[in-house]
Amino acid sequence: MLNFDLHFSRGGFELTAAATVGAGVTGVFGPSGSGKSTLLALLAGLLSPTRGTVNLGDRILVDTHGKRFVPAWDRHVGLVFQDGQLFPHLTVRDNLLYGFSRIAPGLRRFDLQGVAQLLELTPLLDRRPTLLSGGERQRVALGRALLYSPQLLLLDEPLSSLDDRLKQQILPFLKRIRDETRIPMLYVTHARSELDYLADRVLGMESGRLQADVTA
Ligand SMILES: Nc1ncnc2c1ncn2[C@@H]1O[C@H](COP(=O)(O)OP(=O)(O)OP(=O)(O)O)[C@@H](O)[C@H]1O
Repeated sequence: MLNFDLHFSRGGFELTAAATVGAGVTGVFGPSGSGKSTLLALLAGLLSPTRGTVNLGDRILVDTHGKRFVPAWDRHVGLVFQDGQLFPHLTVRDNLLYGFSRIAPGLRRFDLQGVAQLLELTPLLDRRPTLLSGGERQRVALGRALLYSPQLLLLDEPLSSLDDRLKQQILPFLKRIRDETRIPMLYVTHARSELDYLADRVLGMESGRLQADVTA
């Protein structure tokens, strides 16, 4: 369970966002420049709020009043961007194992074999990312995020660089991750159809303000 109450200012831009996010996919939908990526950066620990709190499970990640700020690398939060940003010099297997090898064995929730099966990556494990299709690359990025054993998955327009055919191929994998891992997922997209397919609820972002449940 993720819980946050955040305030952030940068230049003339102000963000105010509070919500509780449980298992399943919570969509974040709103116009360009409304603050969706900024919200994810605050939750991932890539930005520090002006004031506020972030709690994930039983951990306090941010409490500006108590001067607590857990750095990004210690948050157990997985991030997937529009372009999967794989390491080009590593095979699919080594890309997948990148975060896994940095997690203490006792905290690992998934293994390589299970994730490769879930995302149908087993035949691709020895390939380099340059020899993958865009959809395959995004599946590796999702797998890498899962093998990091995140307690929260932040997805920032993960399908927007793909054509419609590849989007349709990957959406069922995202649904599988949602249903088989029960990790809370925040999913930023401009595509209403992706949210209709995946999201349990949708939060609206409008001029830096997060609004609860714009649709069910
Ligand atoms: N690195 C930055 N430095 C200064 N201002 C920034 C920076 N990144 C974003 N902004 C500004 O912060 C505001 C929110 O941007 P953000 O990227 O969070 O919006 P968004 O809803 O994710 O937009 P999009 O849908 O286009 O990705 C915008 O006014 C943007 O211009």
